Amino acid sequence: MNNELIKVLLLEDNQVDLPLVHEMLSESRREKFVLKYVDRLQHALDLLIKEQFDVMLLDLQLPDAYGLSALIGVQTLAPNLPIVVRSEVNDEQLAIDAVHSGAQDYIVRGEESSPLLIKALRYAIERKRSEQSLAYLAHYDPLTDLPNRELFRERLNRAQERTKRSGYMVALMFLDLDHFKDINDTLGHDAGDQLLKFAAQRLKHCVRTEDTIARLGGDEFTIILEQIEHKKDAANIAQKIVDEMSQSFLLNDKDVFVTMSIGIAIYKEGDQTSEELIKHADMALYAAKAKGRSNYQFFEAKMNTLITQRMAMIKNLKLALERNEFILHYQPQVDLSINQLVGVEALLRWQHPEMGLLQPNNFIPLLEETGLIIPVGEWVLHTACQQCRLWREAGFPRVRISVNLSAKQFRQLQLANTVKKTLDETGMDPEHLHLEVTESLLLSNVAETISILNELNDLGVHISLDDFGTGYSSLNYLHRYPFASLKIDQSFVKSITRNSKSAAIISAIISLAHNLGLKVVAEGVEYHEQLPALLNMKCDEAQGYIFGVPLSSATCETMFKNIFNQNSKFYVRKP
Ligand SMILES: Nc1nc2c(ncn2[C@@H]2O[C@@H]3COP(=O)(O)O[C@H]4[C@@H](O)[C@H](n5cnc6c(=O)[nH]c(N)nc65)O[C@@H]4COP(=O)(O)O[C@H]3[C@H]2O)c(=O)[nH]1
Repeated sequence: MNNELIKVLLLEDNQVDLPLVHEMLSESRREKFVLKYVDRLQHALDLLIKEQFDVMLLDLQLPDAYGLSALIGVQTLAPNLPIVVRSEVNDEQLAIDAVHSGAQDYIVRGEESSPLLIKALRYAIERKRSEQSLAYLAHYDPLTDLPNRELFRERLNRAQERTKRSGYMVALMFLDLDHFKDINDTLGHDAGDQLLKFAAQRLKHCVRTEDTIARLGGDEFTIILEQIEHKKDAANIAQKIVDEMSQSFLLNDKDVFVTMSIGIAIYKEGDQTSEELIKHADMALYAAKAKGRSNYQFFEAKMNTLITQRMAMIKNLKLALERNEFILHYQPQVDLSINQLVGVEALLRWQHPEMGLLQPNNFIPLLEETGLIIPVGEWVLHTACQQCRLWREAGFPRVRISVNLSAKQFRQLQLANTVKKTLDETGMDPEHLHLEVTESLLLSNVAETISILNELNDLGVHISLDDFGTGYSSLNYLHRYPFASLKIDQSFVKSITRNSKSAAIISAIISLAHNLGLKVVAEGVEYHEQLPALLNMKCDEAQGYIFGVPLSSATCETMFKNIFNQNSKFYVRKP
């Protein structure tokens, strides 16, 4: 602040200019008003309302009632304005009054204090600003400038109070960006922050200025809608938000699509405490997520059961590893040119004690959320490697194994060490291990990603880019990463015979990948007609129900025996 111009409102009780004070303030923009004349004081106060001053200097030659009435006037109109009082006389009472009235500093003798006065002015401003920023931080979220949890709670209590007088209802919304974590993981935290700011702006466009939008942390927002007459009013606003959020956001020069889920709880005078209201809105949000996201749900009493089930699911997941409830299924992968089995992909299943065999989409998101994906992922890697080695030892020479690594697993500390340790412990040849990573990894921390991939590559394992086509990456950058193959996502493969555009895209991906020295695997091949098209395009390998669904290790072994013992080619179901 040293060289910054400060705008001082100078109020004096003397018509004679004090050269000292003016000299001191010559660097500053200032307004001067002589306090002796009441109409001028009024003018000064009017100006205070219109203009923003940094500080007021009350320069009193003789402290008297005028001085104090000026102080009180200024305090009333601009309670946040720092005030410095300077007087020619050493008047204890004035000092006390001034301090009680909120003046920040009191300079007793003007003549002695040119630098001191400037210092006092600056100090007063500094102190006020830091007080204000502390007050700001206590109540606002600095990233989005929205009220924080503290202020949200205050406003919610006040809104509930007001319903007593108004008879209206309050709608409390809990909002959360769907898959926000993925944006952070893939585009980086700066893009994540940017997204939160954009989202806050969009929310502001959807509600009235008197409604409160708050950010509780992460991607959790709340909205307090007051003066709600019908539930429908809240529903309309929620729909507007869902629509508004589903428009693309420009992040890192890319159009990124995110959606928002909303839970709503309605408060009618005295029917719930604020804790209950918050809990209900949160449960409704959970229900909206469970309904497939990008929608809103009102709280209903039965939601309690849903939440309880989720908690139970997490509790059970935590125990599942030690209870040996996870199992791997294996899906064949086939070399298309020779129509022979070349490997299997290990796919995780959970044998739930009550719910039976669960597919990964039912529990992998929970594993990710709770961080359990790290130990479970290690178990998958260990089990898959051990199984592959056993199969090879049993005389099934063409078996290699693919294992999925999620973004969280990929970024865990010492991933390469963990893989190395597993290879050593299981006696698995790294050549026979394929690690599948998704292309979303390529969007953030490029240097770190390349370094982790290189460490894995140096171990001798084969790295495959999974679900290609669903993310945002471009083939142009693939040469920077040590991939050995890429898997074209099943959504493209599905429409290969029905949609000429998909066929053209797949064909282009295959030839570009070949130019980069990468093998291509087509995922989700279900129909006979897809095979000639893929062969024509020189796709190297394929995986899908046409060759076999994921099978238990025992069934897989029977299949291997049939194929390898008869030295037959891989069996493809006839149409
Ligand atoms: N409609 C159709 N689907 C087919 C066909 N062929 C294979 N699929 C399914 O497609 C998924 C392929 O695995 P993914 O893309 O790696 O997608 C996997 C993978 O992202 C994740 N996942 C599975 N196991 C693991 C694991 O051990 N670790 C991690 N991190 N993720 C896993 O869960 C996803 C889903 O796994 P699954 O439910 O087993 O679903 C498997 C498989 O059953 C087909 O012809 N048609």
